[in-house]
Amino acid sequence: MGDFLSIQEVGKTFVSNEGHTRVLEHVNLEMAKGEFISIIGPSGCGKSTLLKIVAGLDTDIEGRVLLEGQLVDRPSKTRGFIFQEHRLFPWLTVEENIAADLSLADAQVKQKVNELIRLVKLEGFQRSYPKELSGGMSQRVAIARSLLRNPKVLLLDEPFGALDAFTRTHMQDALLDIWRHNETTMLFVTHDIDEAVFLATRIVVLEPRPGRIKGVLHVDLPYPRDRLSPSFQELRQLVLRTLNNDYKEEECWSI
Ligand SMILES: Nc1ncnc2c1ncn2[C@@H]1O[C@H](COP(=O)(O)OP(=O)(O)OP(=O)(O)O)[C@@H](O)[C@H]1O
Repeated sequence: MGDFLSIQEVGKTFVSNEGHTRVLEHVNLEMAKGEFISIIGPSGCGKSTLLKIVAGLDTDIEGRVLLEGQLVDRPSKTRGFIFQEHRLFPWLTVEENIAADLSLADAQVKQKVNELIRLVKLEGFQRSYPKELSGGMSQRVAIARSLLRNPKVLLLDEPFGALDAFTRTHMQDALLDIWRHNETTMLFVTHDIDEAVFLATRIVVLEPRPGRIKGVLHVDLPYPRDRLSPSFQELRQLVLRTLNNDYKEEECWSI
């Protein structure tokens, strides 16, 4: 795989009054530009910790992360981060939230904001406030805000976890549209096996205590994917068996 994003021998131990918690160990992953990788694993296996390390939000680690050969040692706009909750400013409108620290008086910013509003299908809601939006709409504003900064990679930490099942599938379609249109590299944390198989080109399965990569599955299904197709169900089963330790080595591409 390409060396666009390179996670090399990453390890993490949290130290507190209660002692040491070994959260990640020997995590290695190479990601190609334009890939869509889902990270899946049981609660507490270190998915969010790994994403924060890639974001540069946690640099007290073993190993290193490189983005296009540059060491990740601080947060940067080149790495957009989408949280489970949208974190919009309640006192700003949709377009002001997307622009955030950039001025809408700048014609270029305004034009780009308008394009993104079309991309995330929020035409007509430019002047609405977050309290007037649904959860899915708010997450689309958060995604547009990240995309305005032209990130090289978008890091998504269970972004649809708080949404109802219907909105969630709708948002998965919307995210794939954005991915195809913008060709942004996506690293997407989820608990949901269906979501991972529906979205990703590769699925990284993490095992807990400490978090290590148990297997990497290539998802060779064409888009748009049919959740009811036998090949989709087969992959779903393989992810489930990998999570449950009930798989044959040759079924996974372990790294
Ligand atoms: N700042 C911190 N200080 C101490 N321990 C932490 C800290 N952040 C996370 N941990 C611990 O690290 C482990 C991994 O947490 P993390 O949030 O990365 O897991 P996760 O796989 O994303 O879990 P979930 O799926 O439930 O969100 C947990 O045991 C958690 O308690």
